[in-house]
Parts: sequence; C-alpha cells; structure tokens
Amino acid sequence: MTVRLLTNIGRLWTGNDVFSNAAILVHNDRIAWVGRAADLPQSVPGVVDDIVDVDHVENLGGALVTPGLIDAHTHPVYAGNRYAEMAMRSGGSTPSAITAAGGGIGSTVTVTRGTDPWTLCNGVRERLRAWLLNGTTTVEAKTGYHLTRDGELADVRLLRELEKEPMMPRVHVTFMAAHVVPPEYFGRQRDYVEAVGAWCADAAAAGADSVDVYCDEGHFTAEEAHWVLASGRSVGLLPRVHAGAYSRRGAVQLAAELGCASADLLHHTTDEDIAVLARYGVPAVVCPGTALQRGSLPPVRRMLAQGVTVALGSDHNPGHCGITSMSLVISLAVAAFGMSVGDALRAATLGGATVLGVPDRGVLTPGRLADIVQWDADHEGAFAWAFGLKPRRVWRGGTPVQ
Ligand SMILES: N=CN[C@@H](CCC(=O)O)C(=O)O
Repeated sequence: MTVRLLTNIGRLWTGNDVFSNAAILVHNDRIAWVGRAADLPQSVPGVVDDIVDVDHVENLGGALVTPGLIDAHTHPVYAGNRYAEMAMRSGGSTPSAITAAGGGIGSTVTVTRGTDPWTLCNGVRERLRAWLLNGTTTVEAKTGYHLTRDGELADVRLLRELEKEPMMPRVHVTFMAAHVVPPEYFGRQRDYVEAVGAWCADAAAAGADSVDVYCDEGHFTAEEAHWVLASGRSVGLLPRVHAGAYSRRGAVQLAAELGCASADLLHHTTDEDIAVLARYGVPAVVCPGTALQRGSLPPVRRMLAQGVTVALGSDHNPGHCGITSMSLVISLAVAAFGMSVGDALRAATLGGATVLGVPDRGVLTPGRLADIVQWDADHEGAFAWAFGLKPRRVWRGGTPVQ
C-alpha cells in the first residue's frame, strides 16, 4: 500500500473544479482526496491516520496539474512511413495520383504485412511510449493495416500485451479490419464485409474493446458498415464509426441507429447531422491534425452548442498525421476549431473517457484513477499558447513515469 501526497500545486484543473494552492492525496492507484492544500485533513479514513505518515511527499513547485490526457482516435499499428506521399499531397497531388505513385493506405498494408512481428512491435511500443511521455495516459488504438483475419487478431493481441509493459499508457483496443478493402478482395467487397463481421467474435476473444468501420467514399457504405458494427456489437464490442471524413454517406444516421459509442472525424457534417448526434446522444470525436491536413474542419462549436459530447483525437496514422501529443491537439483544437481552452481540455480528458466508456478516469476526484500530469506552466491557458505544452511529470495509476 502506498500513500503519496502531491503538494504545492499552483493550479489544479480537476475537470470538475479549479483549485489554487492545491494538493492531491493518492492511495495506491486511486485519488483519495483533492482540494486546497489549506483544507487537507489530518487523517483520511482507510488511507492514512496522520497525514505526516504518508510514504511520499512531492512538491510540484506551483505548477499546473490536470488529469492524464486521453487520445480518443489513433491508428498506431503500422510499419514504414509515407513521407513521400505527404510531400506529394502538399504539392497538390490528387488521391488517384498518390495511389498511382504507389501510395495510400494500401501501401502501408503491403509494408505492414511484410514486416516481422518483432519489428512491428518495437515501432508500436515506441509510439505508445511517446504518448505517455507527452502526458497522454489513455490511448484508443485501432488495428487496420493487416486486413487479414490472423494479422488483425495479432494486432489486437499486440496492443493488449504492450499495455502490460512498464512505461505504457492504458490502451483501448479497437478492431478495424473494415478500414479499406484489401487487394485480395477487390471486386468482392461484400465477401470482405461478411468475413470481417465473422472475425468480430475472434477479435472480442483476443481482447478488443471496440469495433470501427470507415464509412465513406472509397471505403464502406452505410449498409456494409451496419453489417460489421452490428456483428461487433452482438459479441460485446463497442461500435464506432469513421463518419463524414470526405463525404456524407449516412454514417451519422447509422451511428444513431446502432447507438454507436462515437462518430469520428465529421468534417462534412450538416446541422441536421448535429441534431441527430445530439438527439441520440452519440459523442463526436474530432481530430484537428487530420482536419487541417484535409482542409475541411468539423463544425465543433455548433456541436457543443447543441449539447453534443465532444472528444479529441490525434488521428495519428502513417498517411496524414504523426502527432502523439494531445497537448498539441488541444492547441490545434483551440486555434482551428475555435474551442475554448476549457472545452478543449475537457474534450481531451472527460470527453475521451465518455467515448471510451471508462468512467474511472478523465477527472481528478476521489475514487478515480490517479492518472495525473504536472505541466510546464502555471495555467491551462498555456495549452493555447504553447502548441505542444510539455509535461514535467506524469503519474499513471499513482506511479511516476520515469
Ligand atoms: N483516420 C483514418 N484513416 C485515414 C487513413 C490512414 C492512412 O492514410 O493510412 C484516413 O482518414 O484516410
């Protein structure tokens, strides 16, 4: 049993309250008490009889403290890179020109399939570690670059195994074999959709938490997405959907119909879509890094105004965006989506916890996980200023990350 007191916190942004001159008492992996240091009780029943007897006292030097950040949308299981494709796109090349030059998602599928598991594992480990060191204590991570039954299931297991290692964030594993149609199924898209539906039970058994489908032009129709998501839901996976990244193809309505845990990206979203999200309580995951890359921004302020729960994601993937810093994502959300710092920080903490169905985190209150970040600043406004505010220290479940 370990009791840890974090004290001399200049500004504590808990997600529910803001305290100045604050302290946090941590008992094992959970928060035991938070508040103004002046109100710290002498004893906390079941935790410590006398506050002078805590095992560790850490002076945070007047810094800003927040909950550990949560990245609600990433694609980290891949090998290789597509830097040349990024350069082409920046120079105005069309998606068909990029594909003709050997780029696109299919090229990552080829490289990932040809990479040995050890090398793939090392790459994913490095990425996940970067998230944690940047202050993100929970990462949603999708499969989707093997697109074979065995490869996708190995990806699920890889993520589950990596999460157990030291220096890793918590991982929410999403099975996304329905990313694109792989080459061996060209001309047989329906067969692939049915195969993926059947693989969902294996993915759940391998440890996946969610199932996701890319419902968009050049990917899957709403009817195909329905098949896969309903299959996943029937075996206990949380359904989520890539909706409106390039075009509106009925994904928002589908998300409402299936009670999806999230509709993601949402660049092409009308007021009617927003009303559907609000009415059916479907949270939105928005990703400023890739929205800026594509030059089409989701109407986030209108979503918030209509009461839609918003979470933020990096949308880290090999083809568009290498961000592993949610503090940078917060800066971009403020600058590009016009979110207030408070709304963006909430979307990167409580919003993510809501979307991932993990009520044990995202807010610093007694009983929640002690996933905590001390930042190199004394006010949360620094997130808007810094474009990549750095953590000074991160605790995962009460344990300092070295
Ligand atoms: N967000 C998900 N997938 C990306 C593609 C990923 C890639 O290009 O590898 C997309 O939006 O297109």
